[in-house]
Amino acid sequence: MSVLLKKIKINIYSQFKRNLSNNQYKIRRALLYVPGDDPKKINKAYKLDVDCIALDCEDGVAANRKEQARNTIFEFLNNGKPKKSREFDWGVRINSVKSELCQNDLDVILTAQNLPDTISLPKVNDTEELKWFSSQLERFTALKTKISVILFIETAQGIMNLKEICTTAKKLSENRNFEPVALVFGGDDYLADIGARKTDQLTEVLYARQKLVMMAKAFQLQAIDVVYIQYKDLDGLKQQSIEGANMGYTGKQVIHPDQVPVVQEAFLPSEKQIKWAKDLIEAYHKYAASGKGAFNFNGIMVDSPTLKQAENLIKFVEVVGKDTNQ
Ligand SMILES: CC(=O)SCCNC(=O)CCNC(=O)[C@H](O)C(C)(C)COP(=O)(O)OP(=O)(O)OC[C@H]1O[C@@H](n2cnc3c(N)ncnc32)[C@H](O)[C@@H]1OP(=O)(O)O
Ligand SMILES: O=CC(=O)O
Ligand SMILES: [Mg+2]
Repeated sequence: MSVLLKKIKINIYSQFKRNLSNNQYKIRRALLYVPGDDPKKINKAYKLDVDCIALDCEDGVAANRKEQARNTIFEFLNNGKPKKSREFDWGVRINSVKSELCQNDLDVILTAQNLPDTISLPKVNDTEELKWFSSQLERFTALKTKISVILFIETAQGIMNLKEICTTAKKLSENRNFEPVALVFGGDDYLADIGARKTDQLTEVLYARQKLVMMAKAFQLQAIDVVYIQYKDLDGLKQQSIEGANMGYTGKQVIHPDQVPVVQEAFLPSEKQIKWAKDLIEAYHKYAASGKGAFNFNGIMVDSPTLKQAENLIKFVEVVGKDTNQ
């Protein structure tokens, strides 16, 4: 970690802690899918320096291997969360409510000796699905503390009903044993659902991609961006990751180990951006003390919204620094 980054950490740590909604906050820059029926890939994922792993029962697993995936994940859960040099999110992606596989998945996953940190619930269409899912969770007495849930929005219905879904998730979580922590934009399923044709610029999903990030922020949830399936093209991945970060996303779905460092790096602000933010915050407070709300900062007008943008950037650096020792 650079000297500059260390200084920032010390300066803003206490202020930042107060701003966190809870101490369970985890970074999820890269969310790596690992097919649940493939022990070799699971063991490989356990050795990677990755923020977030989703052992997959859903689309990464063939229809005739669902049971195999559940049972393999069950065994890995029973063996306990692997020790890594830093904290990471140990999750499972179950099948959607509509698939009719969801209940079987929960029956196996939530009766393991060790529960995952997070359940990913794909293809959430409406609040009825969420109510059904949360009532299912009530059956598992082993759920003594709230389990984190990542909601996947990847259909036209899901995008249309997004505000109600988030409102209901927050409301249900007041009395039920789960906590919504993030929204994922399932761009590939969404494309298929609306019958769009994929372009490199993703203009065909722009509205949904922006709506999801806006709604996530309105409900204090993390926003996790589309998957980049051309997994051998790391330059394209970097470009799309930076684009997502610029839109306000805090992470991205990944499918291959080579994608992990590229994505995790792309979601970190650069040293230049960190210095800009730090200098701006210092200048803002200096000018504010002398009675100026708006001022010239290296040729641009700065006032309160720019200050908030700089603070956002520093807060993000702080969380990453705390969780990854970077
Ligand atoms: C739209 C969605 O829902 S996306 C989520 C669903 N899809 C998925 O989960 C796909 C996950 N990814 C994969 O299955 C694979 O990466 C594929 C099929 C894309 C490519 O697989 P491979 O041809 O085996 O990749 P490759 O040979 O480059 O793999 C290199 C190494 O990484 C391992 N690996 C590949 N993908 C993963 C992964 N997702 N997690 C952990 N390890 C992996 C391979 O086992 C191999 O290990 P080894 O070197 O010890 O033998
Ligand atoms: O699940 C992810 C997607 O893009 O679909
Ligand atoms: Mg999907």
